[in-house]
Amino acid sequence: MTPYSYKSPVLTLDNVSLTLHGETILRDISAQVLDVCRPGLSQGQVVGFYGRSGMGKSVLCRLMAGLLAPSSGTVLVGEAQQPATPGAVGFVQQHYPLFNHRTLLDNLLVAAARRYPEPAEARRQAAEYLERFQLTPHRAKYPAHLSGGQRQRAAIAQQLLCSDHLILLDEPFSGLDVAMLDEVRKIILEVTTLDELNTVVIVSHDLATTTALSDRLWLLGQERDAAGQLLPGATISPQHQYNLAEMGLAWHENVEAEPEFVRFVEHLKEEIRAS
Ligand SMILES: Nc1ncnc2c1ncn2[C@@H]1O[C@H](COP(=O)(O)OP(=O)(O)OP(=O)(O)O)[C@@H](O)[C@H]1O
Repeated sequence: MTPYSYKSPVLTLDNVSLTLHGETILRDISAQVLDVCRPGLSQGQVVGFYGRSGMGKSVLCRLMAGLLAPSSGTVLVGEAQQPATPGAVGFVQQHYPLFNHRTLLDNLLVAAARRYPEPAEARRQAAEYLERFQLTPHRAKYPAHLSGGQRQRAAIAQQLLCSDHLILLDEPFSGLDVAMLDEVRKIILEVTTLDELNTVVIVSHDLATTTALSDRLWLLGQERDAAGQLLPGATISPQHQYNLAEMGLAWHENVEAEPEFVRFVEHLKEEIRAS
């Protein structure tokens, strides 16, 4: 196992609750992502939030992206641990929205210009990301003429270009065929190796894939009171926070084939069924 240590926080959810139209959607959620340091390796990390359908994953993404304010509690992002505001975190939404009337290159240039005011530098960065994500041959195409995989790579590149190391992926695995799923997994892992400060946050209902890629995992679920009644809103119970790196289950080649991994995913499924 690669030795690692943790440094300062890059994402903090502190007692976050959200009520929408009188309905408690999220209740007292606390979770913290710390910058991970692996000596001699330039490698960031992947962290995962799993939740069943309707559990509040999209709402949680919007909170972390600063697009929604919590009813109580705080969401702090980045090395400076500032309250989340729109644009502070790279947010790759489901279905990968891009500007449809702009070419792929223009989409990336618009993103790059937000972070690199010097136009020549913005062009250099956009070109570098096109190359890195194998999109250079498609740079003059409009989004409607890209394949699903190309759109996803473009959306991730776009968010990486304009954000600072923290990138949030809402349901990155839904609706993908097997080949695409492999490609997306590769991209996620590649993003973490681009820079040791890069942290990819996956929010998904694909338990096995999210677990396989993650260093840390949190399960969103509902708790019951002493009388067995379901409490309103989803939360993260203390026993549903997993440090997969410590457990020896952080991503490595063929982790999914290992008996410990298979047993762990079965255990997670039982926990989810029971909640
Ligand atoms: N703007 C809103 N107003 C009121 N309720 C909302 C609003 N947005 C979401 N909800 C409710 O919040 C809950 C969580 O929704 P959310 O879309 O976050 O779930 P999810 O876990 O992403 O689900 P899925 O996996 O099915 O996409 C649902 O009960 C939903 O009806």
